Amino acid sequence: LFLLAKLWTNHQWSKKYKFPPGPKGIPYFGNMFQMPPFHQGPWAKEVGEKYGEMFTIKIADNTWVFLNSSRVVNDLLEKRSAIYSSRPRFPYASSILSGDCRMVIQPYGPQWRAIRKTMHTILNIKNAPTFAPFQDLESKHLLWDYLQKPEEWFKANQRYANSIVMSVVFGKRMENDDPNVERLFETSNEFIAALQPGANLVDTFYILNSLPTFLQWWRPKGQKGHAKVLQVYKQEVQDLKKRMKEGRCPPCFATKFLADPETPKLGETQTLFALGSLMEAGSDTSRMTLSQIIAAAASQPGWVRAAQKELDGVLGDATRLPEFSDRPQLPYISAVTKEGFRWRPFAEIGVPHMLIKDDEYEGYKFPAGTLFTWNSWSIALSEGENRDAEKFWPERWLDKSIQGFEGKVEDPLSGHWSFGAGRRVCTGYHVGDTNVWIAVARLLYCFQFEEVKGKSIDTMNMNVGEHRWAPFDVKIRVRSERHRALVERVGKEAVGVKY
Ligand code: HEM
Repeated sequence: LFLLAKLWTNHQWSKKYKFPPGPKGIPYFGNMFQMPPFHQGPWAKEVGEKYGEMFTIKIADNTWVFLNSSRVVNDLLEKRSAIYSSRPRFPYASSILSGDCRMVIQPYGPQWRAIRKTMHTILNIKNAPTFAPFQDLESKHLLWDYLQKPEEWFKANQRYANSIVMSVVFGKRMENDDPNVERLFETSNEFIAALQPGANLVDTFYILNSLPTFLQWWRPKGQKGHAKVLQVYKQEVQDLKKRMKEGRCPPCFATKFLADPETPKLGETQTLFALGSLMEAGSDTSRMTLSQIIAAAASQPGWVRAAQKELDGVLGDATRLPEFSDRPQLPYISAVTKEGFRWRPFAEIGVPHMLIKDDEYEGYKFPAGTLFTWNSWSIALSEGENRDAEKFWPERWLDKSIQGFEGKVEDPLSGHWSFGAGRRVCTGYHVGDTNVWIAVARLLYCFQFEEVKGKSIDTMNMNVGEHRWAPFDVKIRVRSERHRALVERVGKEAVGVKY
């Protein structure tokens, strides 16, 4: 009876709605076993090339429509953002693991809006002067780390990105190998793994969620993960309160946020997740982009010469470092930053946006609840969208004759989709852009990056999400003795700053 009822509903549903074509799946499981568990970009690109601007897949109870061109992403996720901006509520990843409080996967609604508003006040461009001194200090520390321990460059990137966000949010600098940061990266990796399509049966077959709680075998694992992540966030809040009591805490976002009379209304878990989401989203993203730019510098060094020529022209011979105030004179570095976001987007198949109202588009009819994602890897690496798409080519953002780019090179969002789209677009994109810009300007000014002989970097298969070891081998050396002296002078001072 159950099967018959299911077949009947499916029949009625397919009469009422019409989806773009896609690869054929198997009954009930759909395309679940076709999609690789990780690094899905190349697979989704190949499918996209076969089906055109959109294709549909089913992962058991979820229907996903992949948008494979900027045109359709713009039409749906941007222009119809009011109805294409929710997230699915996954029983495991959203509820058990995240207590329904992780902003990045919260459904479109009042709770998400309240947190997004709070995040915006701290991350928007008008607040750039709050971030700039920390970006300046931490990028000097970054140079010092590269000089002292070049083989641990990936750890230095990690500390750099994390310490900026921790300084702004918790008024505290971070050291390498801080056990709580290690745990933070572990919990974010667990969360990202849980989000992969098909990773958890209950997020794929919603009916399992109706099993009595004691039969839900995934629940203890999720509850353990939830307790672990809350502990990471709580530890930072406890440490903050201790430092406040001892008068050792400079003004920061968390002190204001916790003192705000509106905050207790959010409840303890949501309050912790609001602070934690900033730590989580702000730490991983910039470090991954930096790793990608380093891979591009070592594997395709042609553009590095142009970048260093521009830097040397403005700064002369290593008497000072590039500053944010030099940005108007360093358009090539802005183009490098932009290309770094486009080149190998780490959210390879985007992030799903859930439609909240039935909709029609170019002959198709979509029901509320359908998941739409921009096929990020596919669009970024499509020749139709980007000339010589696999090449790291900053000039594409400066020379209109290359691919007709008409936006401003300093605008982090235009010309690619790596920060997402519509009302769900990354709230931290200005911070991400400036984090990467200042670090890249200073690193390229002071260091050379080369491939290690016999270990060429496979830039289409780098696991930049890995935080325990280097995602690829690279040789790093200082550009000259004068650059060394400069890094020693500014870096030592930066490392010594304590608060
Ligand atoms: C450095 C490069 C970064 C990249 C490439 C990036 C990328 C993304 C992407 C793809 C999304 C999902 C967008 C969508 O669903 O349409 C997102 C969301 C988000 N990002 Fe970023 N991000 C970066 C940096 C940051 C930083 C530095 C912060 C904070 C300090 C941040 C905070 C957030 C938050 C809070 C969301 C959730 C927005 C929502 O669901 O409404 N991001 N980011």
